[in-house]
Amino acid sequence: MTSFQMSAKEDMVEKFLDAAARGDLTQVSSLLSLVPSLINQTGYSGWTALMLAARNGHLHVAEKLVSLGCDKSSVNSSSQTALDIAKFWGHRHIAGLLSQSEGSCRRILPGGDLSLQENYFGRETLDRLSGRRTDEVWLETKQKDLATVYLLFSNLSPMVSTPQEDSEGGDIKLCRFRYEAVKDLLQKPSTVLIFLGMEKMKSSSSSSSQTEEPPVWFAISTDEDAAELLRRCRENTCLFPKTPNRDLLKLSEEEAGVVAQARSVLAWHSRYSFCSTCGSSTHLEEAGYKRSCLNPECRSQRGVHNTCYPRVDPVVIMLVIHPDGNQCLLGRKKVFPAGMFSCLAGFVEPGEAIEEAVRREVEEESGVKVGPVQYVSCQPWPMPSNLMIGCLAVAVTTDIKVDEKEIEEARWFPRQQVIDSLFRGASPAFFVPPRQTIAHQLIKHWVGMNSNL
Ligand SMILES: NC(=O)C1=CN([C@@H]2O[C@H](COP(=O)(O)OP(=O)(O)OC[C@H]3O[C@@H](n4cnc5c(N)ncnc54)[C@H](O)[C@@H]3O)[C@@H](O)[C@H]2O)C=CC1
Ligand SMILES: [Mg+2]
Ligand SMILES: [Mg+2]
Ligand SMILES: [Mg+2]
Ligand SMILES: [Zn+2]
Repeated sequence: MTSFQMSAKEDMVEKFLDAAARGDLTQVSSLLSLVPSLINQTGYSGWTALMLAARNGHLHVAEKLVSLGCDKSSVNSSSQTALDIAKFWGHRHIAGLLSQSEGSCRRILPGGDLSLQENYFGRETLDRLSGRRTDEVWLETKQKDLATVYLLFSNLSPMVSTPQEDSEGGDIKLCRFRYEAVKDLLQKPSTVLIFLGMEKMKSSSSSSSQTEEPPVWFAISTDEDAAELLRRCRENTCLFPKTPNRDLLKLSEEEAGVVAQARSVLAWHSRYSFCSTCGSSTHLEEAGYKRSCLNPECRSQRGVHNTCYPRVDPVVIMLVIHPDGNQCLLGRKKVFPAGMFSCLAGFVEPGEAIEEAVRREVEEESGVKVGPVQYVSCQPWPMPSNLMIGCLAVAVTTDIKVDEKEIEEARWFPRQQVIDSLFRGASPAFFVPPRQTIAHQLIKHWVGMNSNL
């Protein structure tokens, strides 16, 4: 593009975003019919037309953009989606439009906020097809299918390609292999192979192309030397991330969902090599979703035993709201980076309800007593296999006494300080975990819930 063409394009984007911000539906529509690609363009601080319409309450513009298929999930430089912005500024009609709730569902579950909050690691890109896990003939055919995608894991980290040094952005991508490139690994007895599922059909694809089944995905975990494995990749920008709980947050939402599934199942295989009932060796079944004991006398062979299936550990994570409604309780562990505060969290114990786990963990960790508890959303957290159950809770006492074994400091933070910190206002007093964590999303949920409503 010449510099003249570039500046003409920039002018057009600016005009389009300005029209959306002013609520000028006629201009928004005519510019879009001229240049459809304007729809997801961003301007200052990563704001899209939809975000600007949501900021200023222009429902008709927002409706037009949504009807033309704009990206509702993109985030600005403060990690806000258009829905966050609509909620924050109190434009309920736009928040309703963007929260995707079906009218008929509203009638069945009246009063509930049905906006589906999707958290990082939670996107289901693949259809798990659990019914196929016992169909060995089908699985074997799929393993050899030329379109099948294989992900390679070493030490519970997936092989990823990192961005070229001269490119912008810090995203990493999964390295995808075909059958030919991994078939030697499939022969090795130590290899663990997990069937992940089939790519979901795109609703937009034409009916003629739907005769062919979409590709299926497998994950391979191998004990082959990591450096050897990297040689299989043509690009020289590939690696196995060393600090998964930081590095895996750089994947796209789609790939993060697949990694959450694969990593948790592989972590279970790597930690549960022997039967926990009798100590005998076990073998892998059901395309990686079951481990059965090899001892025919073992009790786990009779009936269904949960020890044979991958585990999920429920964890409650809660934003505790002060009885005055205008402060929230955040704490920090010694291992957190300096200045970071987050929601309190803790493992649910056997025989414990979610609400009780929230009350117990908050009291143990901060000394604060909690009354009402409300579920908000959840997040699979594959380190190794937590299910984070996100709640809001209202405190009934306010004195803080931390459990020094776990928490270094806990404090009540006023709403304005939290807003400054979330949206990177001038010199924030503290900072919160990144947007990929449910802790961040819970804090944002509270701030957005009643700020300007
Ligand atoms: N995605 C997110 O936003 C966040 C995720 N987390 C995750 O939640 C988890 C739990 O939070 P904590 O405050 O550490 O829990 P916690 O307050 O229950 O304390 C952890 C201790 O609980 C015990 N424990 C009980 N059941 C356990 C189990 N199934 N696995 C491991 N330890 C168990 C261990 O002694 C452990 O040291 C952590 O693994 C952390 O990675 C925590 C905060 C934010
Ligand atoms: Mg805790
Ligand atoms: Mg605890
Ligand atoms: Mg605990
Ligand atoms: Zn056994």
